[in-house]
Amino acid sequence: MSSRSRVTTAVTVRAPAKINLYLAVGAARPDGFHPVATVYQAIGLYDDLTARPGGSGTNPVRLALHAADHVDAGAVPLAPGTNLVHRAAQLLGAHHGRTLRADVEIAKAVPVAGGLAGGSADAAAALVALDRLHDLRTPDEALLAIAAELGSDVPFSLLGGTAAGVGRGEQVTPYSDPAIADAAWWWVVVPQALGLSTPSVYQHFDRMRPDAAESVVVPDRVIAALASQDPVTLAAVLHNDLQAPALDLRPELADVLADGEAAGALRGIVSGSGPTCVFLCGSPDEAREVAGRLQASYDVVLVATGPVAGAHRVEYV
Ligand SMILES: C[C@@](CO)(OP(=O)(O)O)[C@H](O)COP(=O)(O)OP(=O)(O)OC[C@H]1O[C@@H](n2ccc(N)nc2=O)[C@H](O)[C@@H]1O
Ligand SMILES: Nc1ncnc2c1ncn2[C@@H]1O[C@H](COP(=O)(O)OP(=O)(O)O)[C@@H](O)[C@H]1O
Repeated sequence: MSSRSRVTTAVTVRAPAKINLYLAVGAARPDGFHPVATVYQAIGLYDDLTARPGGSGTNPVRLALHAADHVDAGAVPLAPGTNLVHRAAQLLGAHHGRTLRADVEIAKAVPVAGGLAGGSADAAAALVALDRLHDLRTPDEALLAIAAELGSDVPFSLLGGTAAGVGRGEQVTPYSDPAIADAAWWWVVVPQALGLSTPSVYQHFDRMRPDAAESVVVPDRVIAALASQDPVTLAAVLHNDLQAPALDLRPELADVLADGEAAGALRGIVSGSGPTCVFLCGSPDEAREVAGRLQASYDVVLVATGPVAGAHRVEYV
């Protein structure tokens, strides 16, 4: 009997965008980060990252980008060492005491600097893809620790689903209640052509909220609303402390939120540090109707369900 060994030639990993259904922000810590208490949800809008054997001596991880029409490709740094994917490869390699080489292609559908954690999705996807390409078998706890070093949102990008985030957002706990884990919500997503910088929105929060609390929590009523599986109940508790500073920096976002609600959404909210606006709808049909109405005024209107899985390998047969 002949034995056939399979050589790994390409690993594709899909990683989702996130939204924050609830985001409470406290006063800046001595390290400059803000304590947060958030409910993350991964939604069905993805970047796909494919890693192949490659890389060069001076650029161990060579990047190529294929951007969807609605993505500002010029805003994604690709030069050696500049992308979160480079940093993910460095940290994962350092954990294993070696340099990881690869040619990496990012197929990007998550808008850049949109408050949707697209860079974090790519970093999480890179950790999973490079681990598999090089057969490193890194334990989940080590991957989560490396993810936390890469950015506050990166551990959640690995995890996906619906999860609580505390600390600076890097301490994530999935909601184990099946009523929360198995719920399906429908979102209309309206990205903006020009992104917003996360640090500048947090700095503006500091100016607007000198009274911010030292510690913050996710209230029980938010968790109860998630478990209710009722979109009207969830709509009433959606909240984002970064929305006021984002609207102050981008006043036109108030019109976007009003337009979405006038188009029939239950509630609109800015995602994370913005400027993307997301709208909770009552059903898949209602989401499609709201999106159809908004398409008359906005260039890019997407429909996505949540929760979906975190960074995971896509198998082709
Ligand atoms: C606002 C949120 C909400 O989920 O998401 P985005 O809107 O960026 O997607 C996150 O807190 C963003 O997380 P992420 O984008 O990973 O931030 P990091 O790379 O860790 O930090 C970038 C910068 O944001 C600020 N920052 C971030 C997280 C935090 N808890 N407090 C902060 O003050 C700091 O100025 C930091 O230098
Ligand atoms: N793979 C990547 N994709 C997108 N942006 C990246 C990536 N790597 C580094 N960046 C930088 O991170 C910034 C924030 O990107 P992103 O994660 O899309 O936004 P947000 O923090 O609002 O969710 C970008 O403006 C860009 O300069």
